[in-house]
Amino acid sequence: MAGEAPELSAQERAGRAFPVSWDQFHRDCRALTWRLNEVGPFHAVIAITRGGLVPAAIVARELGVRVIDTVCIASYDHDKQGELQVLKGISEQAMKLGGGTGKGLLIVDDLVDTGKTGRLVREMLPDAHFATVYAKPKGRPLVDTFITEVSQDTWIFFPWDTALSYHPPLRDGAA
Ligand SMILES: O=P(O)(O)OC[C@H]1O[C@H](OP(=O)(O)OP(=O)(O)O)[C@H](O)[C@@H]1O
Ligand SMILES: O=c1[nH]c(=O)c2nc[nH]c2[nH]1
Ligand SMILES: [Mg+2]
Repeated sequence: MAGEAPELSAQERAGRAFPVSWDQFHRDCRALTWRLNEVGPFHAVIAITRGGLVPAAIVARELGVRVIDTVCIASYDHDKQGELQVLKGISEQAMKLGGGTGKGLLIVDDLVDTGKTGRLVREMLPDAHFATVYAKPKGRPLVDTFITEVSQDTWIFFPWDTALSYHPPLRDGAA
């Protein structure tokens, strides 16, 4: 309707930007693995797709875990969160490895923000260990192990979602 302010996306509401390079992400995943190594061993890694796939690959490689499963959840359409949809659940085989409750399983995601995604997966695997690379305050209580906390009003830009581009000089009004 005319005159109505357009709804702001989560990214626009965030205000602050936290861009992460591939190098930085790899280092942060390795740091996460150092911590997880003290908690394991784990029978399998469960990646929350799609964002959890990259950290899950790095963490599984470092921990020597070769059984990797996915739980496929869609919520953000680019940067607006809608209803959570489970597109694919955890496999029967992985469920069995976790004794039905997730014991000895490691859930990996790139971040927790509101915590909605993490909460849903925790309900599926209440005894699993939940690790993310980054955490915002609202989602933080859900995570067992993470590396870096950023403020709730920060939007994290991951390397697989971004590309190098020209940035105008500060004197020309660049932020
Ligand atoms: O704590 P929450 O507020 O639930 O947000 C965190 C989730 O949001 C992002 O996934 P997204 O739904 O954007 O899908 P993607 O992993 O396929 O990019 C991110 O990878 C987490 O899974
Ligand atoms: O790329 C992303 N950055 C974020 O900060 C975020 N929060 C939820 N979903 C997100 N995706
Ligand atoms: Mg995700």
